[in-house]
Amino acid sequence: MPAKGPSRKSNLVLIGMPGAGKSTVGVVLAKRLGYDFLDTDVAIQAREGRRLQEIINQDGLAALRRIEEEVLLELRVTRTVIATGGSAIYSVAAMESLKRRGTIVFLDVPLKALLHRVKDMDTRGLIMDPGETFADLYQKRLPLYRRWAEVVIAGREISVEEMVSRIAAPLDSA
Ligand SMILES: Nc1ncnc2c1ncn2[C@@H]1O[C@H](COP(=O)(O)OP(=O)(O)OP(=O)(O)O)[C@@H](O)[C@H]1O
Ligand SMILES: O=C(O)C1=C[C@@H](O)[C@@H](O)[C@H](O)C1
Ligand SMILES: [Mg+2]
Repeated sequence: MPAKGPSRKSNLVLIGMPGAGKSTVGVVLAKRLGYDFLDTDVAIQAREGRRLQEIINQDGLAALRRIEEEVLLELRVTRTVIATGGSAIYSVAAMESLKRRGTIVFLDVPLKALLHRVKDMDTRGLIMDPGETFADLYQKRLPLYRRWAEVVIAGREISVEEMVSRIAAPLDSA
């Protein structure tokens, strides 16, 4: 976990499947740590002036992946909790840049819990191939999240507050 005070790795970068809690846990974590908060999905929508699903519907999956990679590569924040999109791990360049600038924290939530949480798959802006199920996405991505994770928070049935505490605890003693 990063040392206290601004440093090249003074950010916390949350990765994980859609529904893992990156946005929800991220904003609470930022407040708990006195950090700024950035949700890259929101940044993409603000930059493009349209929702993620509209980008996919109008320009396709590759367009959203390209835009997401550009947004992630442009980040120059410090002391910020960065909630990435579930598809961030598809860009090696973006993940290498994020890893230079922050500690990568994987919110490892089991598929069953994710399925209970994600009820808007058709409008959430998921980067899924035609015919791909959410379970297929989970199996495909799990090795990628694990590859980039520097910290893994197992999130079976723990609350937002407990996830925040488990991420923040090592920082308190740093
Ligand atoms: N620890 C938790 N326990 C129960 N529900 C949770 C928990 N964390 C998040 N949720 C709920 O799960 C849903 C998805 O959370 P959130 O939007 O933060 O996911 P995400 O990882 O940001 O997804 P995406 O990659 O699609 O942006 C929300 O309804 C949120 O309230
Ligand atoms: O996991 C995904 O493929 C995504 C989930 C969306 O919520 C966004 O985070 C993004 O558009 C892609
Ligand atoms: Mg999110």
